[in-house]
Amino acid sequence: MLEVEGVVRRFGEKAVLDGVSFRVEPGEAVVLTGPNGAGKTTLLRCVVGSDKPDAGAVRLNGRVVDEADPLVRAAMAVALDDVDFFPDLAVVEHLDLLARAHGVDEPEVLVDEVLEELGLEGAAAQLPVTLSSGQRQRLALASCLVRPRRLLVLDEPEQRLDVAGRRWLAERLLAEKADGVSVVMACHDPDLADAVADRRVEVGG
Ligand SMILES: Nc1ncnc2c1ncn2[C@@H]1O[C@H](COP(=O)(O)OP(=O)(O)OP(=O)(O)O)[C@@H](O)[C@H]1O
Repeated sequence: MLEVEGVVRRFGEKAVLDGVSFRVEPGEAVVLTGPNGAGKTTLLRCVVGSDKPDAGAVRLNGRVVDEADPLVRAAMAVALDDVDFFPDLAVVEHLDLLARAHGVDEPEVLVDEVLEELGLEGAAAQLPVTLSSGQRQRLALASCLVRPRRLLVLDEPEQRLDVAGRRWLAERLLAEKADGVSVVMACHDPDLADAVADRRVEVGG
């Protein structure tokens, strides 16, 4: 489904990614590991098409990934570290807009379910700027769950989640895999990686 082939990314003289390759089939999870600064986020940006490799290629179902491609945007639900929310939309409005934009059948029903699952019902009327950092992380994850998806791309999704939140995340990712959704994520939490990874890709080093 997703094929990363020989991806090289340089910043100046420095090759942050030096020929990274891996594949992800439907229902599989690949976890990117490696220390701070290893290049995990850079690789995820190449995977979603918001950055371009200097060499090599990323293909989704055989097509080179381009973030402007409607088929790519329809397939990939993405939570990278620089998630932006609409500043003047409340939590529930943000999720509702996403669900409708992606053509969900009963957006209000799904949004209510996801708000409850993420424990955000009490914050539904708040603007993003007023959320706690953990609530912002939950909103980023909720944004991935109110829309159809074939591939989840997540950058350290465990960050800022409490213990219950991390437990929920592991269970949810396993459920996503069982539904045939693929997962590519950077992760610093060995328990989460153990729970969901079919394969690990060590980046850098
Ligand atoms: N636009 C850029 N220009 C120059 N250097 C960059 C740029 N983007 C990333 N880098 C550098 O590339 C390296 C990899 O960064 P990246 O964010 O991909 O690491 P990471 O593995 O995600 O780290 P962390 O675990 O801390 O999140 C770092 O040294 C970073 O400073």
